[in-house]
Amino acid sequence: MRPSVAKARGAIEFAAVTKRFPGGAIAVDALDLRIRAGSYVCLLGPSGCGKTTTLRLLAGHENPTSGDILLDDHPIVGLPPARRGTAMMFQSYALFPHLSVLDNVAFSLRMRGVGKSERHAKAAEALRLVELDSFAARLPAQLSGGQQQRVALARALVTNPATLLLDEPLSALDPFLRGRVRAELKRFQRELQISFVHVTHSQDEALALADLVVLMRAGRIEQQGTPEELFDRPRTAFVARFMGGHNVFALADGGQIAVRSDRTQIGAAGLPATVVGVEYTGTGFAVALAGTAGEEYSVALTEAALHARPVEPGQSVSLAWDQADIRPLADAAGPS
Ligand SMILES: Nc1ncnc2c1ncn2[C@@H]1O[C@H](COP(=O)(O)OP(=O)(O)OP(=O)(O)O)[C@@H](O)[C@H]1O
Repeated sequence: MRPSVAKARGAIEFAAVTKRFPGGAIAVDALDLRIRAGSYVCLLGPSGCGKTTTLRLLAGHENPTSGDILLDDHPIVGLPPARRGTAMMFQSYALFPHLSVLDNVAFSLRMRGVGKSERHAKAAEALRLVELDSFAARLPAQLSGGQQQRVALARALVTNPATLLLDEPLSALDPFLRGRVRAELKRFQRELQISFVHVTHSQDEALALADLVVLMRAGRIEQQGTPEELFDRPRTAFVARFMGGHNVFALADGGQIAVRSDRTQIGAAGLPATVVGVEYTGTGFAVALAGTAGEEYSVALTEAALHARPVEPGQSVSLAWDQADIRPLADAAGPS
């Protein structure tokens, strides 16, 4: 454990990595990806797009069919999981119920043949890092959900990995706890200066946590970039729809554009649409609309805007946007 190291660790490179499963399924298709040391990466995408396989290739739980994977410039393909410099954070319910918190955290060191006093000292240090040192003697069942999650994190960090791998680590938590653990993960990643590779299907989670968002589709990278780039400058209809908060409009020339829902205006002239619903979102209203061919659109309005120009279901309106808010899209035939 080196919480105060000056140099960031965990630079990752996937070079033309393909994973083909027996039976022919290509889970990861010629993946090229560079991750800077000390960055928080979220692998995002719909079910079956290859996120978990990418993580398992990094962990050493799968081997690529072809291609290379480097961690801090060292090739790691073929190395056993324990010798790669990676660690996987499992869900808190994977803690051993009959072992104390300290022994749970020390477990992977025991598996590596580390002596008792050394592994207890390292486990105690990992527990200090997650601020649970005073809970070392408790059993997991005697902790709150958030504390159990921190034990799971300490258990992964005890081997001093250069890269922490997380597969949907927040999915079992209630929304309140999810927000808190999310903030803690980000804080630990910053303090440790190692890379975190976090698989999620939640756009919100990726936007909140990542330095680099990698949106996958059918084993390939559809778009990668900062959260702002992915959300505000989608390159394809798939990205605009998956990231949400956008309308995709078909143009007369066959092209497509995206316009953010909060920049789409309900005006006097423009694209004809019918209001199908108005929902209160707490910070404003979401107006759901249908185009003339049944296309689904949404406009986010502030409370003041809705009260100034009320709309109601069944009403015919026109949708418009400013030139500056147009994002041209590359794939005219994106999925709906
Ligand atoms: N052991 C396996 N054998 C055969 N096919 C597999 C295996 N593991 C994954 N696949 C296939 O590879 C593709 C990618 O799977 P993967 O689990 O990586 O997707 P994912 O993006 O993590 O999906 P999810 O969000 O549902 O977990 C899928 O089509 C899946 O069916």
